[in-house]
Amino acid sequence: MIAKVIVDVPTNQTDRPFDYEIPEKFISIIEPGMRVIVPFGPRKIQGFIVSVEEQSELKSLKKIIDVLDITPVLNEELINVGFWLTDKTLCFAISAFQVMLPAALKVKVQKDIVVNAGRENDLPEQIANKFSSGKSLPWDELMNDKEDIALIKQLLKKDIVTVRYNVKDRKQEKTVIFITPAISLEKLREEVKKLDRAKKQQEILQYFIEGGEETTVIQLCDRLGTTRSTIKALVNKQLLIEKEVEVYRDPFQEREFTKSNPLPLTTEQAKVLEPILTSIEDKKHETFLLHGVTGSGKTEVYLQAIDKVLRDGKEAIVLVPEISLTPQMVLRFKGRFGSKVAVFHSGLSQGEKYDEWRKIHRGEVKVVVGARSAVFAPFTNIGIIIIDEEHESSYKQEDNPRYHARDVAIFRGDIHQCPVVLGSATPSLESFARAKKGVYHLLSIAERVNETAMPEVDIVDMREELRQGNRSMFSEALLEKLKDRIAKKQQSVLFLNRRGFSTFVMCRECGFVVECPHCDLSLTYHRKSHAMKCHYCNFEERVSDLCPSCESEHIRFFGTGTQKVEEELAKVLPGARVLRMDVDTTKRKGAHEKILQAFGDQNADILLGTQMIAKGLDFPNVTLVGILAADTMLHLPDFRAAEKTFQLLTQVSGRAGRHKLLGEVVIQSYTPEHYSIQYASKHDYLGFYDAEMQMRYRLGYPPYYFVTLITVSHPNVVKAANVCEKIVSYLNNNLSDKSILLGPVVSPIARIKDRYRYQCMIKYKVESNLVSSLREIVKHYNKDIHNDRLQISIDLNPYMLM
Ligand SMILES: Nc1ncnc2c1ncn2[C@@H]1O[C@H](COP(=O)(O)OP(=O)(O)OP(=O)(O)O)[C@@H](O)[C@H]1O
Ligand SMILES: [Zn+2]
Ligand SMILES: [Zn+2]
Repeated sequence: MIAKVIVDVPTNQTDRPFDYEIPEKFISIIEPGMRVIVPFGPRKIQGFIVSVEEQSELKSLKKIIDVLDITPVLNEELINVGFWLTDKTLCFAISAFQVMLPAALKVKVQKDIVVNAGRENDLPEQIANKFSSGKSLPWDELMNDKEDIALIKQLLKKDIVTVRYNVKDRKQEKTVIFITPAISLEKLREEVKKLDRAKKQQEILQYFIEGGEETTVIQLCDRLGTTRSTIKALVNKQLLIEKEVEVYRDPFQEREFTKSNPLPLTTEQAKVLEPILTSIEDKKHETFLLHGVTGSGKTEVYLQAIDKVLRDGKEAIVLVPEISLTPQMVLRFKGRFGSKVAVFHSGLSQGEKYDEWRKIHRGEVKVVVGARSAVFAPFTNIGIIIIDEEHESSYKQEDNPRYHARDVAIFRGDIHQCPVVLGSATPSLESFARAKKGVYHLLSIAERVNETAMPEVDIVDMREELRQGNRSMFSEALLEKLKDRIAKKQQSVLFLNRRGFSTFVMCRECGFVVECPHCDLSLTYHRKSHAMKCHYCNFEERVSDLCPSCESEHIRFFGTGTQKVEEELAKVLPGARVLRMDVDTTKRKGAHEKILQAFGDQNADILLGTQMIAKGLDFPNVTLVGILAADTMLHLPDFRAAEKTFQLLTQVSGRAGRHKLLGEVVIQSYTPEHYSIQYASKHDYLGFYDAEMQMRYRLGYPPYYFVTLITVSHPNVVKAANVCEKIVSYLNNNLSDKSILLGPVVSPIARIKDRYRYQCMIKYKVESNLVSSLREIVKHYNKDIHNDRLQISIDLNPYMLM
């Protein structure tokens, strides 16, 4: 018997299954989807079995060294998903398999160098002492010293030392020690009598004799006021035993969830739920686009669809953007489905993630709520996949494999013949276009629950404010309304868009902007440390007092951070209670939740924050939303800039007046006439859609064209430019005339971490040669990628165009 194995060597040449012989002792246990350790060249590495077969075409095969799993970590379906991913995103199979699993399942291989038996005396003096302990030298330690490396190389050649590979599985089940009687209660009673001088020990035995249940050491100490050593003494006498029991790290364990019951649906909710239920009933795959305005009760529709799925004995996957994976959201699902729910988000530790994954793997939960990667949940009988806020760009992974969760969801939905529901108040242009063409089934909710009106929106022209002499970051109108809400004991949300806009340092005399010396990006000012930082490479520099260019003293930071807004608020609204929510205030575990809890408990008048507060928040007492700078994202070199602006403004506005009280929104802008801002202020998705579609048509962008972005980077600017140019000419010769090639051009961010970046873009409608041509390119440059620090990244559906 042989196994075909995808090995953990992410290179072009190794990106195919390798044949290995299955040793006799493993034949009965080995299955596809298990992780194994195999020899590869001189090394031992991890691999995934993708199939088991009778024989190989090759003659002499190496043997599988070890099997890491008792049950496969990837089921057959996920193995297929993995191969499909490699096709769709041009990634290595190994990367596709690894992305589907929790990080804890990635094996770590540690290397060390050992002295061969009998050769101890042949070690040169300068290195001999390093081998003192156990005659081995950890590889990592060696890597610190170039001279040592050269020396070791010689010793390897002379057979004096060998490199040893130790495989270490990172996964770790958490265990707890339970204490329980080692002998029958009958015998315990006899033993107690013999212990007459050890009162404490007697007490413990008495506890078990009286029917006390098995318990942890800590609990036992607590309960009986005893100590570990007393318990240990009884264990040593073989009267009690320690039992290791596996437990889950459950971040929500201690929490009580108030059970929620299905709400009677509004007419519109019922209308959209029905076709979804039919699809579940008929076991037929269909993709729905649920377009429902903010506050229209989409979540309740999801919950009731899932309810049906669970009653059918099936499983549900719910994806929400990381940023809105708030406790509020989790509560809604845990509240309805209790312990049947597993939760996946980036705040969990590696161990916690592994535990949540195991609950799914073992079939102990039926629903998973999570960010992007939850789309790979190892369920076997999926009844529905839901993607909330489907327009969010965080569903696209910006790293290999560059997959979009929406594509994976639809692929899996087809395999399981179940519905996929894409929900949003502001669907992506691509999805809405597909729905209009009938590829997706469009479902719409036009009214909010309770028919509360959409909030009224006031656009303030900040240029005009400046002309009137108002130099503050708050317009007259916004300030008045904030005061009004405080007086009425209602709450406000202030939103500061930080994406594509930061607090850079500029000289007011000559316009010099301080940039990172490695990345050609403006540095971001950090108030606390009075330093400037690069957000790409972490370069840090103190703010200088004089302009490095003209020596003027008028160099200072521009732009606004939430901290600055907070300080300003304290000046103009003394006494207002402000909660700030941004990356800085939410670093610590649970901080996010605490802030929202405090706001929900009315302990603050104003919630000030970044992107984090744009989505999913549902607070009845919020009647005012202020957007401080609406257009900061409009000027990015990105064809989705207008779409992103519209989505964000609509989502943030949607936080106001969601329940009984009417809401109001103030949008401050320097380009108030822009159509994305105008349509957002009117809550007019369809109007925006039409306008933006015309724009995309004119410029030849998605959804009219598909786009592929190739970025070439190298420390040498000439090399980067050359390679990019050659790629373009190769593509010119190999793609059809109908495809449009843009570039080579310098990337909008011309340099990152001392690597120069060039890019080209392919726009096409149908291009059968595309994937094979791209593979050819990677193959051609394979050597340079390995030996010459060349990087070529290919994104078949780019969301980041910088
Ligand atoms: N049928 C119903 N009856 C009464 N209240 C409802 C009903 N459906 C939903 N709600 C409530 O309406 C509020 C808004 O619903 P929900 O948050 O699901 O809206 P949404 O469509 O997801 O909005 P957004 O896109 O802004 O997140 C919630 O407080 C929810 O509990
Ligand atoms: Zn940098
Ligand atoms: Zn200057």
